[in-house]
Amino acid sequence: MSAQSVLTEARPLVIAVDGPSGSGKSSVSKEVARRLGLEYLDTGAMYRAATWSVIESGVDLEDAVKVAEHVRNLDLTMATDPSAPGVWVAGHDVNEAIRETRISTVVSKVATNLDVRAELLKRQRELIAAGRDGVHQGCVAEGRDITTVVAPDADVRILLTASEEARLARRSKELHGNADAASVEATRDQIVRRDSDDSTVSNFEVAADGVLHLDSSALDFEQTVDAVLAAINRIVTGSVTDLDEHARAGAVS
Ligand SMILES: Nc1ncnc2c1ncn2[C@@H]1O[C@H](COP(=O)(O)OP(=O)(O)O)[C@@H](O)[C@H]1O
Ligand SMILES: Nc1ccn([C@H]2C[C@H](O)[C@@H](COP(=O)(O)OP(=O)(O)O)O2)c(=O)n1
Repeated sequence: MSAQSVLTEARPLVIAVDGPSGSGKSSVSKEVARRLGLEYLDTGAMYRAATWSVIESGVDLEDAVKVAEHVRNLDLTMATDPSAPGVWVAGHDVNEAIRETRISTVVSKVATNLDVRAELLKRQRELIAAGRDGVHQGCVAEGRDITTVVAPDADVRILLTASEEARLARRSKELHGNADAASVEATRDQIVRRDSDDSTVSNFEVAADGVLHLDSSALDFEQTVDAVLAAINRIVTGSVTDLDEHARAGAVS
């Protein structure tokens, strides 16, 4: 049975993926959406874009009321094509700027502002429901609170985790080109401290009731994509596929 066969539902399919930093949720969700012909929503990019805009406009990051007011008025555009995802603030392409370390270091200040979360929650639900160009097969949305808050009634809900060691090594390779001791140390703030701050407002460490837990520590990227596709197939169609072998290898619980 092909991955495409899950698209037999009359209504759009919603896949929710949460996980800590470096677990692979962005890259894996994007590839899963691409293979299934679904939209892809990177909700972390929305918090990053909000942070970029707050800084750019000179609003004090410590002033929670002003930050929330700024975000309520934010002119934010998200492109949800998984082959060409993008983020714009007031027409300005911020896709690269929002990944800079200066944003990663402070994004949790904005993401832990509950009024900001209420505003972005509303926009995320609208984006998940919107489709693209009048066509809507469904959406893979990923972040920290998609399975629990944004889309608790999604067709498939997955918590994608990996050991701290694996996540540090992955992010270190991505940012510094290798995972030697110095590079891993330089990455620690972006993984460990940020997850600790973010976990004060979202639960992305333990799978909530009905959420499938997939540990990718021992899987490479392709195996993780296959395990997610297998889980989607199994849950949506109730069928067993070849891809389930990866899940049976011990990654899924
Ligand atoms: N299963 C995996 N094995 C090895 N590397 C992976 C795996 N999944 C993702 N990666 C890589 O790890 C890095 C972090 O992945 P990313 O998708 O950005 O994580 P997250 O969105 O959870 O922070 C990226 O360079 C990605 O290509
Ligand atoms: N649904 C979400 C998505 C992201 N966030 C927060 C948590 C993170 O610190 C920032 C950026 O998220 P992003 O997924 O880009 O972070 P990674 O660097 O991929 O781990 O936003 C959130 O609080 N809720």
